[in-house]
Amino acid sequence: MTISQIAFLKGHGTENDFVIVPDPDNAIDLPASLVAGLCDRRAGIGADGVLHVVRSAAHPEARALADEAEWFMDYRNADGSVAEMCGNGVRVFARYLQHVGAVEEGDLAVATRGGVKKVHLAKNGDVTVSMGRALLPGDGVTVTVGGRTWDTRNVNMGNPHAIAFVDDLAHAGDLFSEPSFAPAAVYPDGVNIEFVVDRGPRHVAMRVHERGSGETRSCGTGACAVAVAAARRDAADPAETGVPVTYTVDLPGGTLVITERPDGEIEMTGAAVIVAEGVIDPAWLEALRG
Ligand SMILES: N[C@@H](CCC[C@H](N)C(=O)O)C(=O)O
Repeated sequence: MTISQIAFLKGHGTENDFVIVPDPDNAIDLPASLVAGLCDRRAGIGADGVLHVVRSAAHPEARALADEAEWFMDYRNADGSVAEMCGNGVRVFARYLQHVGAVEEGDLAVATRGGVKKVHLAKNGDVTVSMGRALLPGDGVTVTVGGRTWDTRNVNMGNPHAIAFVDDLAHAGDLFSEPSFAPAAVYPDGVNIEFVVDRGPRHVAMRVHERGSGETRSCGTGACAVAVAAARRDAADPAETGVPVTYTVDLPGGTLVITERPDGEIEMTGAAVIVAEGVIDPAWLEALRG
């Protein structure tokens, strides 16, 4: 494909925003430098990440899933790094497929590096994704910001999260840079760090510093990890009681509702919006490719 043909869309899920690059045949080379250029908020289009939309059958990482899910979400962080999963991304990905008429309201499956995710596009505009189970792989790290240090809970939603329950979200500071954590060896590939306060019964608020993207206004996998961490802290485990547990999670960019079912499946619901579409200027793209 010639570079002059590269189209994009812009979308967000609770203000976790993405440049969407439709590429059904996996014909576009997307090196990290190009992803970072697209996500640059001053010199590029600006986003927390890129959703590269590829047919599963056309992508080496998803070919084996092609019978289960026609489309593969090749997700990249704003710095160009590859991540296993993006919860808001998969909801926006589904909204994009609906926007272009590839799917209709109702249920669909999307292949991701974290496996096939079932998504439901509701009539009211909400998008629900079944995120799979959370893993709680042992002790977390300590996280330090501005002279305060917290123990964290380690929750894996396909990607890693370190969750600190704090007294005040302002204690997370400006989050311009990654909070320090120790021991670093717990997360050799980096970690997403969430700061959480209580808002009421089964209702929390959070801020997040995302691996590869910095502070974002929402993180879907982060909200799921936080809901599970809060439930265990609150001695609520649906596997033991047989009763689903739902947490409302407020983020700077909106609210996500997270339900953990007795079989461990976690469902996340929230808005997902397409806001613009266009064509990337070929000269700018060529300069970026070097
Ligand atoms: N914003 C995403 C998470 C994106 C991946 C993350 N930064 C990582 O590197 O693990 C979400 O909504 O889940």
